[in-house]
Amino acid sequence: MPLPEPRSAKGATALERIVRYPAEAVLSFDFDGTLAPIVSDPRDARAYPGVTAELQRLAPLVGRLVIITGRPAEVAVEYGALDSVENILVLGHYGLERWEDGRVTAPGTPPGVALVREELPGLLRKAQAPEGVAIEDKGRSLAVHTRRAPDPDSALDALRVPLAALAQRAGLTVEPGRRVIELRPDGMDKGAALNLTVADHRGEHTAVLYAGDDLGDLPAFDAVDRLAAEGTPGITVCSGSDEVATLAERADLVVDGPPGVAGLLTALREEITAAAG
Ligand SMILES: O=P(O)(O)OC[C@H]1O[C@H](O[C@H]2O[C@H](CO)[C@@H](O)[C@H](O)[C@H]2O)[C@H](O)[C@@H](O)[C@@H]1O
Repeated sequence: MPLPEPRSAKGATALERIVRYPAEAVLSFDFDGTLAPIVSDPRDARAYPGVTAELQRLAPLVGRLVIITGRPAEVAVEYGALDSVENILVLGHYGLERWEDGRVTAPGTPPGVALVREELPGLLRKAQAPEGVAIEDKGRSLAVHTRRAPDPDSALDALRVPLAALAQRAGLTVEPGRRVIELRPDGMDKGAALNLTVADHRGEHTAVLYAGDDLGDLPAFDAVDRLAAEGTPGITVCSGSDEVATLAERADLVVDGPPGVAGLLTALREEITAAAG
């Protein structure tokens, strides 16, 4: 399978560097919408067929595999069977949680999360949220999903203002996503999480790849672009969908959703293996 061609020179430089010096490469991925297809019930999300096996094959070849997700780390590990992949780091809750070798570390949860847990059902009743609007309690944060409402986008729009007001009272930040608004602790995002990881693994020939599909991935795109401007080659990959245009406009490479990401993993592994000769 040929390696897809990035549309920027910056992306091409990074891909070349990854293929030439894989042992120093940091390959990082979002989970939902990137490694796992979007489904209507968040509990049904699973890695796209073949993705976990491809991560297993890539793991011994590259410097570090990293998953940076809005999910709790252990949920992503379970849904992606990621504990079967060696050398993988899973950063949950946008980088607040760190899962490595079966152990999770994380800071304490701010009291605002309990306040949101208590008030959210009443807020949805008062806002007359339609049938299908659902709360996902992620422990360290809560998300309101509208994908299963009759008109998901209108339902989401109607909730933006009251949810922002509740987040403000609770001292939390609002994280909008694909038919979801999440209220979560401040102080970390996928960009900061990626920077910390790259700092831990930076070598003379390091290059970084980050693939994502949603607005929460933009800070990671920013981080890759900043690293590239500072001399560490980086490529941003958009797992394309018809729900989010912003990422595709920004990315060095756009692939066709999780199947496209799976193809990219295969192509990358084949190129790395061929280059090693
Ligand atoms: O950072 P990610 O790994 O992309 O996680 C972001 C959110 O993903 C999940 O919601 C999204 O995927 C669901 C399953 O396909 C879908 O039903 C929903 O509409 C999407 O927004 C997850 O449920 C959230 O907790 C994550 O924050």
